[in-house]
Amino acid sequence: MSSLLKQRVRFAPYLDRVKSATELIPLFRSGQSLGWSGFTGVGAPKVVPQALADHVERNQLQGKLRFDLFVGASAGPEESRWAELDMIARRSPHQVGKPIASAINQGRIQFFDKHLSMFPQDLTYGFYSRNKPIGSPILDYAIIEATAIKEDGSIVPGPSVGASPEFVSVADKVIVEVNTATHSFEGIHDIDMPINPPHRPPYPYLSVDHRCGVDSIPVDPSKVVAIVESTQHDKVPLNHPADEASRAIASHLIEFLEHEVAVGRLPKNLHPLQSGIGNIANAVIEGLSSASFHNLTVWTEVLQDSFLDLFENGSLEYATATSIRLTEPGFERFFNNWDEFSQKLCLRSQVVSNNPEMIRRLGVIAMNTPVEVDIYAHANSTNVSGSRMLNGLGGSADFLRNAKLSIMHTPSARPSKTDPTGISTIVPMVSHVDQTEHDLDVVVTDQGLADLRGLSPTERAREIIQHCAHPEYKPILIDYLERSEFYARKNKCMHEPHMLKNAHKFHINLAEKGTMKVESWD
Ligand SMILES: CC(=O)SCCNC(=O)CCNC(=O)[C@H](O)C(C)(C)COP(=O)(O)OP(=O)(O)OC[C@H]1O[C@@H](n2cnc3c(N)ncnc32)[C@H](O)[C@@H]1OP(=O)(O)O
Repeated sequence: MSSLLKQRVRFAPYLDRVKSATELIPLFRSGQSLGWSGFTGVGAPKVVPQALADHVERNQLQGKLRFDLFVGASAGPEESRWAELDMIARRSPHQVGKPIASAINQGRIQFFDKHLSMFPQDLTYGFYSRNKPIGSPILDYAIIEATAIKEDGSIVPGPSVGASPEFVSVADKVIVEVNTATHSFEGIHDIDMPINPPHRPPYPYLSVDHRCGVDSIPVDPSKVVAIVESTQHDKVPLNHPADEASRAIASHLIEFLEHEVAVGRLPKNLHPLQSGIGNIANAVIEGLSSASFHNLTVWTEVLQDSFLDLFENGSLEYATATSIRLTEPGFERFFNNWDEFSQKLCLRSQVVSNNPEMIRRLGVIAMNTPVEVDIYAHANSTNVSGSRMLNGLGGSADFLRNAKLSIMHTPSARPSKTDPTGISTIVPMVSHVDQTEHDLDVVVTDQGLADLRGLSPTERAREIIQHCAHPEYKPILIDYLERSEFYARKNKCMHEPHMLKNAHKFHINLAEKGTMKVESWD
């Protein structure tokens, strides 16, 4: 036991339960349900999942030791390794990484893609364990990474809170990995423990910096069966530098926000911002750091490296999220400025960070990247060509349905080996729907910005094609719209005109000919 572990674990009875990860292997049996801490690749357990993966590999148990695995959002590389070793039978509510997406697309993992605000409460309702024998626990084990244990045995998480409060509350047994390689995050969390309806009180938060929860996760100490020391850092891949398209998207968006301030629909410091993950989201936040906005606030689910620039140049007053997903250099910057940053940051439970009522109450400005958007503003965030799962819905719909301004940003075309222009992200009809026409206010691409507020479907279609479509796809989309209107006028169904037989022709053409450039509709 390291002296650092002794310092971090301030509840003495736990020190008798310190174990190595390999000692815990006999606890695990195929078919068990596990909840891991973690959100967007940070704060997940590492050494116990690795020990189990080594055990499977060493004893050739691939496909024989399989679990129902729940994580607030995505975990780190351990989750990918479990997918490769066929250790995951079911998974919810989100995932990131090629091995897990590929196992889902091969049909080896049953993935249930769920709004991040709803998943933890649905778990506590017993929705995910309804096929287990009556009396079974909802989770057999919660494996939670901590950066400290308080005197009462409660768990101080690390860079994410996610669904850990719910996992701990419904797990039969809890294993805590205390990470001594990272700083203790004590003091940065504001956690709400689950209270189920009909007795749930409203979350009381009236501003991004309002704190009313507890600063650690309470746990019945008798449920804690092992404390394991971890000395491994989170490994978040470096972001790609902003390219020309993402810089163009950022600049259209900033111009729009400046206009909203000028006409008085937004205050000078805007409203609390939410920003999704990925390179475009990062570029947009980078763009904001060089714009003229001051005293910005952030109410989001995940903070990426680019937010550190906003903190450093003084334009960000306060940020709250459920996860701070930084790269290794990002965490170094963060810890070097801990005294300053920790005063301006708070990590909450994901049921609160993604809570629809909170998002609407605070008038959040939500910005996320879709796979594709259609001419009427339905968006697909998850399934390429209708069925190939990428990452899952995440919190995109939690935010986009409830925000004051719901914005989707995407390049107008994505690279493809079979068409030099790329794949159009503006299509006649999305091949899968995650966000509906009723949710989105603004679509922005490198070509321009479509302001859809108050527009009817046919007005929206013109606005989107005109401002957002790639020039090579614009005439094809206009042709689709005009032909659809022609048929719809004849059939008196002009509200949202489509030619159903051609609505997915962009996708069919891509599959058959390698290009979305449709040459003929008949
Ligand atoms: C935790 C959270 O929830 S954060 C809050 C927001 N969350 C979300 O919005 C969740 C869903 N969204 C996402 O995961 C991302 O925004 C994405 C994947 C949709 C887009 O992110 P980007 O960084 O722009 O993705 P990127 O350009 O790398 O594309 C990812 C892959 O999808 C493929 N792809 C994306 N769009 C299309 C398309 N229209 N047609 C075909 N392929 C496509 C890309 O080619 C790429 O494939 P590859 O991995 O084989 O190279």
